[in-house]
Amino acid sequence: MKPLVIEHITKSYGKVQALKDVSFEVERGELFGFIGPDGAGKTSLFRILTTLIKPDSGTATVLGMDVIEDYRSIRPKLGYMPGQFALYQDLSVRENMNFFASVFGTTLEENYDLVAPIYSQLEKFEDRLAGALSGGMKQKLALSCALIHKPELLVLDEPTTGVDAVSRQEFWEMLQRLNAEGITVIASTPYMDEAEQCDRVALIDEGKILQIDTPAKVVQSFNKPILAVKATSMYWLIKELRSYQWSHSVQPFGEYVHYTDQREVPNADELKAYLSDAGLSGISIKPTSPDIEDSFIALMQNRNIHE
Ligand SMILES: Nc1ncnc2c1ncn2[C@@H]1O[C@H](COP(=O)(O)OP(=O)(O)OP(=O)(O)O)[C@@H](O)[C@H]1O
Repeated sequence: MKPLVIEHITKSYGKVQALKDVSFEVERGELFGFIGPDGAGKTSLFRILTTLIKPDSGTATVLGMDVIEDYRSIRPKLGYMPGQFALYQDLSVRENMNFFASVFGTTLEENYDLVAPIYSQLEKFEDRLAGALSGGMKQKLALSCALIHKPELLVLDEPTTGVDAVSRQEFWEMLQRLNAEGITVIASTPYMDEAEQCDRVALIDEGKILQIDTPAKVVQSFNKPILAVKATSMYWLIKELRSYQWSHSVQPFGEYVHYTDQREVPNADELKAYLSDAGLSGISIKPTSPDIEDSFIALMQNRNIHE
């Protein structure tokens, strides 16, 4: 039995179509990532599969049970960490843990082994109010609370949003450890660089799944050569690259701009001469390999062209 089977789910709020015919499956023991920008539909989807809202159409089966018919049986088997408001800010760390444990008829002591690697880092702050914890600590407490009843499936909605880069990495390491212990994990994130932490990822935008694959295969699907271009003025560089006769895509990436050409092979010397003639200085052009963000942007652009 697959822990998650989603078939043709749609969901609208008035005129806003949050999910458009979404289908996918998650395998037992997978660490599955849902990646997409704000408003892509991640939270709506996660609320459906955690039985908090109903889809307009389509079916969702969680741990072999239907999200509408069997919601009462599903809930005790899920660990859900919502994007926001996961904790009671005016309760202490310990009180939050005790509260979530009691909701599921268990105690911290009973399942201490499972949460220990995470919760042990919080124990010295046990009496501190949750509202007074740092962003990373709050997320660790929320994860401990979501785990306290030994769920079979862990559903985490943007667990690393608002968390610094070091804590984000540490958080994913925790998820990988839990995953290695046999818990199936599905987590959403707006950060593309987190894709490589997952076994498979679904890229979602404007309520539609654009691709589902391993992070490596998503990157491989980008098959155009990329030039990383730099110049003193980023603004003029982007403007000139967009006006270049062979320009296919122009995307800022940190201090560089990723450029692809309409031709099969771009001509770096010709491009350099063009930018120089346009008055740009400090020009550097080098070939670079695509990453998942290149693939995602290309998929989004492709969809916009076809819609
Ligand atoms: N209760 C609601 N009423 C009206 N529109 C809503 C509601 N909830 C979500 N939406 C809209 O549905 C779309 C999808 O939102 P959703 O929260 O599912 O996406 P998301 O990927 O989780 O983004 P975010 O990270 O910003 O929450 C957005 O356009 C959002 O404005």
